[in-house]
Amino acid sequence: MVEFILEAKDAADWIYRGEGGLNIVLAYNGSSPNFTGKVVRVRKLRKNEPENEEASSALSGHERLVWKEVGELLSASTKDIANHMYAQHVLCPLLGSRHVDAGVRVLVTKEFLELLHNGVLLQRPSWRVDNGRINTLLDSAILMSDHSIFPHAVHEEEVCISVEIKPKCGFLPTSRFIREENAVKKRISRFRLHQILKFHQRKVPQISEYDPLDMFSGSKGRIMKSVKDLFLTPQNNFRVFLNGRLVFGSLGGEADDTNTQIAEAFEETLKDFFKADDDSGMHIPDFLQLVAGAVSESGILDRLLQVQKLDVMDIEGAIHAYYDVVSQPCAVCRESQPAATNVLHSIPFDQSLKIVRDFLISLTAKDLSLMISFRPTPKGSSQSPYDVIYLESLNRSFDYKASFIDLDMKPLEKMPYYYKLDQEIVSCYSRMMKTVNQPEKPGSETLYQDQCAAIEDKLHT
Ligand SMILES: O=P(O)(O)O[C@@H]1[C@@H](OP(=O)(O)O)[C@H](OP(=O)(O)O)[C@H](O)[C@H](OP(=O)(O)O)[C@H]1OP(=O)(O)O
Ligand SMILES: Nc1ncnc2c1ncn2[C@@H]1O[C@H](COP(=O)(O)OP(=O)(O)OP(=O)(O)O)[C@@H](O)[C@H]1O
Ligand SMILES: [Zn+2]
Repeated sequence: MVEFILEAKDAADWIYRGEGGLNIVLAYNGSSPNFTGKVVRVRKLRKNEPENEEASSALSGHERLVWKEVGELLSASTKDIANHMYAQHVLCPLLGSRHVDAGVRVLVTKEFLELLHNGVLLQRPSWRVDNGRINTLLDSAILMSDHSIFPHAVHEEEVCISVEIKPKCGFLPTSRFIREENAVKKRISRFRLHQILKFHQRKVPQISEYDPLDMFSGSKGRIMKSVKDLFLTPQNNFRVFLNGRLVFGSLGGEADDTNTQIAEAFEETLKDFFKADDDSGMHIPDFLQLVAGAVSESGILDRLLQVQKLDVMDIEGAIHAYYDVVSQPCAVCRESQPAATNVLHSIPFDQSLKIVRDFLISLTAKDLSLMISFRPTPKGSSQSPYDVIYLESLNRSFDYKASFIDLDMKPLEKMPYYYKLDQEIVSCYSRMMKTVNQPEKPGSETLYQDQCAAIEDKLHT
């Protein structure tokens, strides 16, 4: 823990940067060298979550069993500390310290957190405001590098553009524990299947064009396709910042699909970055090329994919190990006992622990985000401390650096929820397929059938 204390007088220096389900992130806008180039990540209290639960309890007894091999985690006195240690001691070694900054814990006063809470209210998406607020009872937060800028600008006018990508799960499961009726999971990516459920639940306005299998494919062409698709339907998977200011996508939530107006505004922004004259043509293709090139040349997703693949059993296998870990009768076998899973209930306890542990680590890797920042390679610099990418269309080079963010531990107690969500995703797909294959029906049902057919088409393009 670094001995900084953020107090009421400091609150005005921090500005809203974004948020996910569990944390709000603010960037430093003051003049102290201790915080320049940093963001602070503060924990939220979700709606209906008891106020003092986070502060008082650390890992549950069963979680302590699962994480017993990571000794540091066991000494954590709160969930927050455990989370920080998890990023440091579990994810960082797996993903590589070059791309992970777990940050340091800093002390914060209640007044500081209250002022932050009030200060960011108007910038937060309203549905996020309804779902949670800054937990003002905590006494620490995480201070980490601001990955949307370069730490030491070479000159004053230096421009930095950064993209944030939430790539999601990049492989198809092959586990033998996946039941026959759920075999679609082996053919269509989890992201695409989940899109159908989200669309039916009206959580997204359109099915995303994006497929993580392209992004993780290692093929330049498919990576380029996936970046274009993210650009067209960014949802919460794609954002762009210029010098730390959001210029594309949505802060803290789901973005609208990209229409002409959005694309034109972004094109204008890119002119600042590429320092282009008005008549020098479209820059969106150059920008997408830059992003795809960095993903492909850095190979950074290869390592992430290996961590995601720690999930070898799929939730349909891991759930049985979970019930053994928590010493409860298996709720899945109670419903129907697929023969293949018997074996999972007769393995040594340590193996059940490992299955669950690997599954949870994989979940973090399936939900984290990647930030890649670019700046034009400073003139005359012969040895850049960063990776360099050459953009042929502009005959120019760019420095870039890539970092992973959001390395939180997933709670063990959510395993039954993960199982339920998985089943819900598959059954939504199956219902849709039944509708597509039904003989035509009159009236509004035909419209619904048409919609389903259109989704089905999209999945197979
Ligand atoms: O289950 P998923 O794949 O929908 O992932 C959840 C994310 O949804 P999305 O990426 O939009 O589909 C979800 O993202 P949003 O809050 O929807 O932006 C969270 O990242 C959630 O994690 P946690 O519960 O906050 O730890 C994520 O939940 P976990 O499953 O990773 O716990
Ligand atoms: N180190 C960083 N540098 C720059 N921006 C960051 C950094 N960390 C987070 N952000 C921004 O803040 C947003 C929210 O952060 P984060 O993803 O950690 O929240 P979360 O609540 O843990 O997310 P999730 O819902 O996925 O669990 C990110 O989407 C990103 O835009
Ligand atoms: Zn079972």
